[in-house]
Amino acid sequence: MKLQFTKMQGLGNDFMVIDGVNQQVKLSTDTIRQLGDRHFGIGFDQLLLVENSPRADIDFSYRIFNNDGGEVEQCGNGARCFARFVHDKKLSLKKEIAVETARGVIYPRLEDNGHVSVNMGVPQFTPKEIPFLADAIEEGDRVIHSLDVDGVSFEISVVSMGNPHAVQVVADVEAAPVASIGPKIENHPQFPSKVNVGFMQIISRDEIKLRVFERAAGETLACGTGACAAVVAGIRRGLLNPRVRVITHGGELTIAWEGNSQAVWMTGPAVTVFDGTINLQGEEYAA
Ligand SMILES: N[C@@H](CCC[C@H](N)C(=O)O)C(=O)O
Repeated sequence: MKLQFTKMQGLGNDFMVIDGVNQQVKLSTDTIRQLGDRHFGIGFDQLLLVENSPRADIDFSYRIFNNDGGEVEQCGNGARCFARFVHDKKLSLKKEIAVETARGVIYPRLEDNGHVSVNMGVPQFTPKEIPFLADAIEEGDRVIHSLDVDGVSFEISVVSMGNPHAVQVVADVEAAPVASIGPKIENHPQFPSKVNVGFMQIISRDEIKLRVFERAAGETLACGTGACAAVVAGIRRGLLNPRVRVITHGGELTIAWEGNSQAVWMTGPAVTVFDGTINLQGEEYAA
């Protein structure tokens, strides 16, 4: 059976986007892993599934799978591509939509310059929300936690943007131990659901450089929720202004946060690469 999909990217963070409104889609973990393989499949960091929402006040449901097949709660660069996809495929004529994820509702909006802005919701900091197993003396929504990795102490901030993030400030992002320490923090026992790991270099109060070792996907060219988490962490540490330019290996994003219970806003590009059709066997099908 044939499954139609669209390959998209936001700052080089790339996605296989599937219309689950007009196709009946059922994909196993193994199939997603095979499709995500860059040599034997289509290749992507995340697979995004667009579905109808059962709620009358919500336009769509948004499901996200890392390229290891695991379903996750949130994806920021994907949210911009999601909005571009539903507009270009005429699934919605609205410029602003309400989209339900596994951890709350986000509101993407198409801008006149082709960029997409997304209200990403209110960040959470309590260890239970992340989830993060903080030491007894570190209870509460502290701004900085000490994390022991192989006997070395790392000063991290923990932020939930729906999905979990640990953010470390580094002097030089290009020299940061992304490949070596990233997976150790990702799999650290104090993060029972694992974690996305951001390495942030402060350029000025209005600009940062960021690399993210994504949970399950490894280092990507950019991570939207990672950018939100890093800016929020930097603002809480008193290092950044409320509106920040985030420079990644894949391009630039603008992140804005006014603090406390305000939502985080993310603005950046969302690009269609190509449309495709793939034949699937067995119980994985599109009808
Ligand atoms: N690339 C994403 C985040 C995707 C999910 C993440 N790897 C996780 O496991 O939480 C983004 O742009 O936010």
